[in-house]
Amino acid sequence: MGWNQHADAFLELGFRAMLRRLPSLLAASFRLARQADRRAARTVLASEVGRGVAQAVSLLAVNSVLGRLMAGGQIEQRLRDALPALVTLGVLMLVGALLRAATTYATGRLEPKVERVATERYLERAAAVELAAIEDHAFHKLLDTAQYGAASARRMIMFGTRVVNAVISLVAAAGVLTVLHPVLLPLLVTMTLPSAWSALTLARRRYESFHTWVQHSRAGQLLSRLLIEPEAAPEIRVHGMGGFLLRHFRVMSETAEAEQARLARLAARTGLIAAAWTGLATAATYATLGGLLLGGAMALSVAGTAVIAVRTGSQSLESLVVEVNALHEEALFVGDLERLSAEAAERAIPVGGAALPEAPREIRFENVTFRYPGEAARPALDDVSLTLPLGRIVALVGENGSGKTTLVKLLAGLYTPDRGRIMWDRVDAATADRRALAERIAMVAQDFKRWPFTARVNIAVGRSSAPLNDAHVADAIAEAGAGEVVADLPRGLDTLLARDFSGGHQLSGGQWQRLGIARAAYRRGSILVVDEPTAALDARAELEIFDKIRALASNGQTVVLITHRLASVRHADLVHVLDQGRLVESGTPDELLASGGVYAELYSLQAEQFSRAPVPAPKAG
Ligand SMILES: Nc1ncnc2c1ncn2[C@@H]1O[C@H](COP(=O)(O)OP(=O)(O)OP(=O)(O)O)[C@@H](O)[C@H]1O
Repeated sequence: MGWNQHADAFLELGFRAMLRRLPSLLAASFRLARQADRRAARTVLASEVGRGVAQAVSLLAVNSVLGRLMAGGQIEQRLRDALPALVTLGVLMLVGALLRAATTYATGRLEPKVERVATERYLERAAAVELAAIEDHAFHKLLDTAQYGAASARRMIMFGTRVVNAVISLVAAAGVLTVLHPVLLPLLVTMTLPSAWSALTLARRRYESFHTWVQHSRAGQLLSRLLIEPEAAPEIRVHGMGGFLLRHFRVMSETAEAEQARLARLAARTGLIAAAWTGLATAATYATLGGLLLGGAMALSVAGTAVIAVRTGSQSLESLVVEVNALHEEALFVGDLERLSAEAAERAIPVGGAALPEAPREIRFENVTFRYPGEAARPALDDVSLTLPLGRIVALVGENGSGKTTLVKLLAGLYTPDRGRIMWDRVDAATADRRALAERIAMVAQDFKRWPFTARVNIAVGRSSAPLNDAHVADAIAEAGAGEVVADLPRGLDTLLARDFSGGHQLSGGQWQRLGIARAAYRRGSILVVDEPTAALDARAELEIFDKIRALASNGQTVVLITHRLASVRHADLVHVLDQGRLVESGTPDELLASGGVYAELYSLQAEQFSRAPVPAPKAG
């Protein structure tokens, strides 16, 4: 939208600039409303315009009533003369009340819809961006601030409606005042300027403070959540971390409180200055009216109407200022949402692209370099060239932090290389259709998500785009050897795997790992990436899982296996050894053992642990 503005721009905005932006703000509110519910939006607009017109006509009717009542002649005659205008006033009040009811109903319907539309847009955009964007601090800050945009969009409708109402009644009052005496109009404006200044100043400070403190308050919330989180609960108790976390929470809260106190102090001071200014201006207005009366420049009935018009006008102007300001403030938050949308669109996972070969023979990393954003001393992958022959088991081996997980994330298209290419036969993955690429991959990541859903859904989310298929779920469970895990669940596949919900059940790490593997099996990607699949499994389960993985590969599925258990790597067709982001060795396990390099060294280190602790022979008898 056109009113999309950088946050800092607000800090230079003055009152005039804000008024200049008023039409576009109103248009933006109306557009939002129309997107959510066209009919309700039209009803609100029509009712508010109607109410404004009714107010203007009411003022004229009041003038007519006063004029008739203060004219010469019998009081009965004067009352009779004033009667039509009085009836008009009554009808106008009724119309006003009906229109207000229509607005109340329509905005009540409209506001939640606007919030939902805006929230959906926020979530949709956030879900569609590259992983790198989600991990980028600046983008995350934008996500943080923009989340308030949806509620602001809802409030924009409310304030927008009030602004329309205030503008129309102000125009009505100003029109009547100008007709009564031209000097009254500038006086009306002078009376209202102080509250305009004060409201604007306060809003500016609030917004500035919000942007400075948003990360701080997120950190505070994080700390308070950690204190009640079930995952953190054991460590908090065993390591006695409660006091430590609470202390930090208090320090953070106190800092935030100090900021609130600062804002309150400034608000009180600004309010006081504004009130003094308004008092002086009001006194000047009534003194002028008195002067006009005394000098005979104005009739008493006209002065009466003027007093009413000045009061309605100043109320409208004051509410206009306050509401425009509120509208503007909300628009800034919606502006954050707009900025997020724009940035998210730029950082979105591209749609479409070259088709991947139906049955590629190999995937080649050609001089791939990748560095995570931030201040990492070295790239996570540095000039890596290697081949992943499809339909085989390829193992990635290396010490912690050597780049194995990063490599498979690049393979899955989660990141794109800074330099070099990843070729699927002759197609560069950077130009390929990313969705189609992801379709081919099934991944059991090291930190795979333990969804707070039922066991069935936890497996079937492996392919959530297709309708849930119970037969496939059963196959996947069998392939992953997760039958026993499911059989032990109190309600089988329908058991909720979220301990913090009633009826929820907690699985052990190894049990979860089997479900994770079942999820990947359910996905049926042609390339199965398993990152430390047996880290939480016991020795028997580990052997079993590797057997299953071997069976998958013998069915033609490619398996990319990351593991530190080098004994399990023996069955791989090809092993790539990484060290500090560089490829240092490649070959079959036997070749690598024979060459006496890094792999052989790591292998013998692990083998030594067993040879040093021989299995005691069972005692005879
Ligand atoms: N999301 C990330 N943001 C920034 N740096 C990261 C991120 N993930 C990994 N790194 C860094 O990249 C390097 C390689 O990490 P990677 O996870 O690929 O290693 P790994 O070989 O899989 O290690 P491990 O055996 O411990 O799982 C490390 O130095 C790590 O700190």
